[in-house]
Amino acid sequence: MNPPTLVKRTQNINAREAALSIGDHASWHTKYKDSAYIFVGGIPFDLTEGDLLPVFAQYGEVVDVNLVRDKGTGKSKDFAFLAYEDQRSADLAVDNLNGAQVLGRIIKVDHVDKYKKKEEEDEETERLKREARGVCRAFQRGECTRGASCKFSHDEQACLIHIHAVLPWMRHPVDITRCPELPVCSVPLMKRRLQSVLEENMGISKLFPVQVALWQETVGPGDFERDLCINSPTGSGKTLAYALPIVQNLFTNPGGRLRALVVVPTRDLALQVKRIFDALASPLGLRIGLAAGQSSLRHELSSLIYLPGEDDGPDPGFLSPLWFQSKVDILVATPGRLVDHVNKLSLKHLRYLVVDEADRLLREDYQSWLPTVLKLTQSRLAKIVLSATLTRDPGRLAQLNLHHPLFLSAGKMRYRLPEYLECYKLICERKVKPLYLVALLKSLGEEKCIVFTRSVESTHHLCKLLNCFGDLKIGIKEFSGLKHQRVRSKTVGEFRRGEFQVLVSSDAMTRGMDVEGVRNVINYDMPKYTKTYVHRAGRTARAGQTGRCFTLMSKDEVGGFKKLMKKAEASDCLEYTVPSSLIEALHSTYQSVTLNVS
Ligand SMILES: Nc1ncnc2c1ncn2[C@@H]1O[C@H](COP(=O)(O)OP(=O)(O)OP(=O)(O)O)[C@@H](O)[C@H]1O
Repeated sequence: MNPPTLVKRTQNINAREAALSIGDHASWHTKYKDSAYIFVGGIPFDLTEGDLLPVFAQYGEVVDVNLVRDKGTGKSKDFAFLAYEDQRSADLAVDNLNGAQVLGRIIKVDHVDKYKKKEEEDEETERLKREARGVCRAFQRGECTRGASCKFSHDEQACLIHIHAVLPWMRHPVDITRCPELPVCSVPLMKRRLQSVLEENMGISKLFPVQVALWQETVGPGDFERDLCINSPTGSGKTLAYALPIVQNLFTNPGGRLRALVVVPTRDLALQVKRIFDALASPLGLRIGLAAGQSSLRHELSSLIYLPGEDDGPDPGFLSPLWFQSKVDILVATPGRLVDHVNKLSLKHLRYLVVDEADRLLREDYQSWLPTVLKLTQSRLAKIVLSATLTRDPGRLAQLNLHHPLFLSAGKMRYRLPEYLECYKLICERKVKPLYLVALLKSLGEEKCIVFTRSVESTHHLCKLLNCFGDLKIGIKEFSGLKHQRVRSKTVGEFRRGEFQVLVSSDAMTRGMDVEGVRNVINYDMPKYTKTYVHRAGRTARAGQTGRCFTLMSKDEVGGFKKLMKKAEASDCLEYTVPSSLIEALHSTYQSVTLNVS
């Protein structure tokens, strides 16, 4: 069936459902209630990922765009897969955009039942592997003695590609671990008022190594002369590390000009970062804005700039120079909402750009925000780029147009786990994995814990299953993209306040999440990549605290897990055993629970 016919058919179904007043529960959309992905076909060939965002963002926060391109030429193949943060946005997009005309072409928009997303590390490591394939590693190091008989390539050009995969300025980083912690009262050049906010309002008495290192390169002798890329473990205090120098430089001159922009990948993280700026900068007279889709576009915009006709705006009787001027000094934004507002915000005074969780934000699907911001700024932007697993892909870093960059890293390894994290593996047969999880949760008692699964569907299923176990007398809730943003924020709030103990979660939502008192992380599904392990495990053992990360696996997964841990320099992963009597005692409950859930 050709695309216009398919479009017509879906439109007919919608029209018939509307005529029969069929409610949400019985609509054809319910078949796709577990997927927030949509397919878009017939896209004009000139459009890029960035052009698609504003079209589809009308119906919700777009969290993933995969515009399929020809591998050889890089040209668009005219179709894409998009994911929304909230599944209901997918229904709205299908209903409203299917059959719409975009630059003269009729686009087809439909649900996708099961979309297999490529994981972040996947693309980068696979590209490097492809480049290195067939190249003699010993020859690269100048150590191959096999000469012409060597079965691997000694092609100088191919070898160079691999060697230069790491940019020259990244090869010799400033070692953050060598910076000692510093009492707030002895931080050089820190203004007294900032010191007292830190000590009295926030209860912070000393700066962590990454904070000291960044201070030196910004306020200290470095004086923001170079753009900074930081690779520092989860929970090491990166947020305050970039917030401090920005606030120090801005607070003596507050009001009316947007001068710092912080971009983070998710709404929950944006809220968390804003809270830190609120605590640090608001008492000093700076105003902090949020563009993360918490309210309607207009409402959000009116909190960021003066709009004509506003109650608290300038006198409407004359054309005020204040209209469209910024109400905030610092803006924390997600890429989607930033693109929505960017043409109305004046970026000409922007001096600082922070890209937090950079490896995630530099992926193709997010990139359109970056060239837009860089194009609209006028003077040199001081950039701070951070992650616990910072990308070393020259192609991605090139997008940032870095000025004389300096790399700060905690040690030599790309992946590093928190200092006081204990890692355990729990080996069991696949079919009894839920039993082992229940037994483990029982043994952890009332301690706050996050359980990670591989997908939103398994998160939902597992949460349901655990809640049916009467013996587990602990509160368990689900946190995933399937839930509406309001529900998710409420769930995180309750978890923070300790109103329930176990949060079952999928990966996408937890980047950077900082919840006090999380003592345990459980990988119910073993992560496929070290990077995923690092970010999951990093929800515990934060800010110098202790924590434990348990990974459940079957015997045949042990080898893969060992390799994964080796990349994070974590060889001492102990085996955790659960008494077999405990498992046996749970068997009969498990059988009735599985029947209930299915
Ligand atoms: N100097 C400090 N003294 C005490 N606590 C601190 C200090 N700096 C940061 N913290 C606390 O450490 C925790 C982790 O900080 P933050 O969220 O910035 O880590 P991060 O490095 O960004 O982690 P991730 O990579 O997971 O995002 C937070 O709860 C924060 O309040």
